[in-house]
Amino acid sequence: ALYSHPADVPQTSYDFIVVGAGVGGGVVARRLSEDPGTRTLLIEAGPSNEGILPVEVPLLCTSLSPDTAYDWNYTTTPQRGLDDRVLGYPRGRLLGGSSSINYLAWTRGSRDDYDRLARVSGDAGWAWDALTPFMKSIENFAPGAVDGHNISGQVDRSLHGTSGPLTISMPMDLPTDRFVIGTTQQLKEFPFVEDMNSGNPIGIGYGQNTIKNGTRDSSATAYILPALASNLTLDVLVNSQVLRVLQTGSVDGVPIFRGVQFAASANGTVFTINATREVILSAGSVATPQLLLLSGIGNSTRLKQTGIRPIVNLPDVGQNMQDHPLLGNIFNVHTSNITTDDIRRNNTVASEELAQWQTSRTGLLTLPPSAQIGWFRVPDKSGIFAGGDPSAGPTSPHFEFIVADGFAATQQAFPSTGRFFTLVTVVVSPKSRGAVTLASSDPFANPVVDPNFFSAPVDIAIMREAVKAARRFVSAPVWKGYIESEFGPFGSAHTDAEIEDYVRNFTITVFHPAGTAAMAPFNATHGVVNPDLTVKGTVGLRVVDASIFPFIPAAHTQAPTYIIAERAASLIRNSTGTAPANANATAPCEGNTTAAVSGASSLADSSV
Ligand SMILES: Cc1cc2nc3c(=O)[nH]c(=O)nc-3n(C[C@H](O)[C@H](O)[C@H](O)COP(=O)(O)OP(=O)(O)OC[C@H]3O[C@@H](n4cnc5c(N)ncnc54)[C@H](O)[C@@H]3O)c2cc1C
Repeated sequence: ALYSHPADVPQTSYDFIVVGAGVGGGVVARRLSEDPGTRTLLIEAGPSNEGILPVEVPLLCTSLSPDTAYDWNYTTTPQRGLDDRVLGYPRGRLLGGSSSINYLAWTRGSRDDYDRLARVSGDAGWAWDALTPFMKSIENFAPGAVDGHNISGQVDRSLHGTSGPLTISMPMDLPTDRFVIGTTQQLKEFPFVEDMNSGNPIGIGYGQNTIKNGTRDSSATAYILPALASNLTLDVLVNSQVLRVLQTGSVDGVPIFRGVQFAASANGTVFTINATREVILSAGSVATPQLLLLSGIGNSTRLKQTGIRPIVNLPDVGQNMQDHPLLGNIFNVHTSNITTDDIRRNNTVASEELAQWQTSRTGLLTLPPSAQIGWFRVPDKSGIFAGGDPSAGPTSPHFEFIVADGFAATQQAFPSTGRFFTLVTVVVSPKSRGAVTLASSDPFANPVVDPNFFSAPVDIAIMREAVKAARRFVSAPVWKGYIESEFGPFGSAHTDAEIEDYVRNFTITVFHPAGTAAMAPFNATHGVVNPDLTVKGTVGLRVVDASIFPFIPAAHTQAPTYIIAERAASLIRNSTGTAPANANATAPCEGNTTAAVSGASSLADSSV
């Protein structure tokens, strides 16, 4: 059942306690609950996702953060690489986690991203081919687009699953589609990619999105709520923040962490509950390292300085933070078509669109923020990779284009007149590394979040090349008569120095923190989790969320997190003997030993 106060939880212990009902936690809790006889408790700090209109309406996603009731409302430290600006740093705080507030793009990443994960972790089970069954087990690929247009040639449906919990669909046609696709026919530099989820995303093509019948699909709507409706082994507790995990004993001197402390608020009663098998941390890339540190797992010296008794010395907890920097390059356009600008500006248009969405789940509000996405590499001959190429390999892009039919830049005021087109550029294989650290031992105090954008010079060089590529993209003849001019500061940035200045002044985050509890081989002294996602130096504790990636995938991070979570669930079910012989299980399972891969290397030497 779904409970909304800690005192209502009906049992004093569960087999599994999962902390955080986002992507990682939603998937794992659902899959574990498919085993009859296994009791799982999923604890979420935020409220239920149900009945919140902007959570349901795809295009309203941009109103869900920053600074709302469904956001943790973190901010970053002043970012030196961004001229000391402080950024809002949204993370979902409700059932479904960030998948309930995100921008819905479904991108798996490249073959090389996963093959590198297998290489650096020493576990061949993380390679692209080995993960393909898990990728498909997630997806219920919709047979048609939201507006019913013919999607043949826009996606390769044979690459996708059609009976998983999460619906993936193609968006409605837009007038700008013909310019984007026309460019791929006119400029060789920007090839068309039929399906960016094939393992080789290089090129530009139609976006795929977590939208079901014109409505957001998330780990809450696809995994958690259906599990609650259909089986008796899952309990979900919302409005309850986990404060720390607790040591409950030790085996051969190794501490066991099977206790969980939680409360409804900073002044509320503190409750404790134990797992008989495992505690699984899925609080996301900011809160998971925060919880590990609060629990005495981290850099012992720094923990003592913060007033926390160290239990496991794991210096990499919270380190190795990676994110994708994003920049909205805006163009003034000449069009009589309604764009998303009209919905933002004109209440009549907005009301009409909302009425259409409410009656038929159609219209512009079914759109994700982006219709097409492009993934590109900076040529080797550019000379920017003298210090090493940070990408995972030739199928991994260095930068991304996000095509937005309207004004898509939060760092500039939205003009009261005019229509716009935005070609967002994103560095997707960054070399910069930041950190999440504790500000205090108070679990209700936000941690210190420092993505450290552009601390590696190659990242700003990639963004500079991406901005130049954006200009070349709209120079294709097909755009003539549509693009009128470059808008605002973008239009004045021409020399390399001017572009760099513009980049530092206007770049923000694309909301993809990863890597703060990074996976490393079983015998490695670096890293935070083992290849089976157990926390090093502990018993009974795992991490399943975006923090486990040693390298951020060159992709929007929800699909990669769903993918690792599906395999994690399989590893957990096997390691505890609860799977796989039951009729309810719809996910693939594998043996309980992780497969070794030769030549496993450290984080430092595996980037090239
Ligand atoms: C605004 C925004 C837009 C995005 N757009 C996209 C996109 O278009 N496509 C894409 O692929 N990705 C996108 N992402 C990223 C994607 O949503 C995340 O990568 C993904 O959700 C990560 O999953 P996770 O399990 O690591 O964490 P989350 O999904 O963030 O889940 C963590 C959960 O843990 C809960 N929690 C945290 N601390 C505690 C605690 N102490 N006690 C109890 N519960 C706790 C949180 O409330 C949350 O529910 C976006 C993210 C944001 C914020």
